[in-house]
Amino acid sequence: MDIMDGHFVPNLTIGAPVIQSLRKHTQAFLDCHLMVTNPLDYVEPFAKAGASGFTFHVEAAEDNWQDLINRIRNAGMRPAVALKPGTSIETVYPLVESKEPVEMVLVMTVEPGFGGQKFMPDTMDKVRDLRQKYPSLDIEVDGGLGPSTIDQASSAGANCIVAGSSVFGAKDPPAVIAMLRKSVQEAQKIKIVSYM
Ligand SMILES: O=C(CO)[C@@H](O)[C@H](O)COP(=O)(O)O
Ligand SMILES: [Fe+2]
Repeated sequence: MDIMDGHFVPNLTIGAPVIQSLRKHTQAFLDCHLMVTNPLDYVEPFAKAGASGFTFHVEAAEDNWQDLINRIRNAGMRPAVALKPGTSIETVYPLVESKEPVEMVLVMTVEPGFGGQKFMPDTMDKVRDLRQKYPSLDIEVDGGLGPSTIDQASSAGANCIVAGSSVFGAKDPPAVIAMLRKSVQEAQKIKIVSYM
């Protein structure tokens, strides 16, 4: 679920009311990516609406990230942090290493704000760095992912894949989803074998 406030990014999408409406129709994990300037203001409304995951941007959290993580968890959601392509990976280390850490890092593979952009391969250095440092961390990638780019992301160590255009624009969306999932599973098998 892409939440954009027209301020953190130059685009405006949906908010808590849409999450609340969707929740009535599904038990699925609603993974909310908040591209907003004041993520703290969204914690309560999103928890009440039925959001499952709350991913805030490290660029928007400044030094109140610990409070934000605690509030997200106390509200019953999974806390996660996202970073833009231009933000260095070191910025999120403290959030992963904290006693009350984020449970997932979202490495943006395009500039946040719009769907349908081109995957940025340079961002894979950040995924590799995270995977090497944190073998069991959930690492999500988002932007330009599809059959032609998935292997770069999965072999770098990403295990949560966000795909918009490649799935919704496909003739056979379930086949694309299966292909993306297979790439991640295959890459994980290779990693497990190489650790043995
Ligand atoms: O958060 C964002 C963009 O800000 C992404 O979730 C994109 O919306 C994904 O769309 P595709 O790149 O897969 O079309
Ligand atoms: Fe997103």
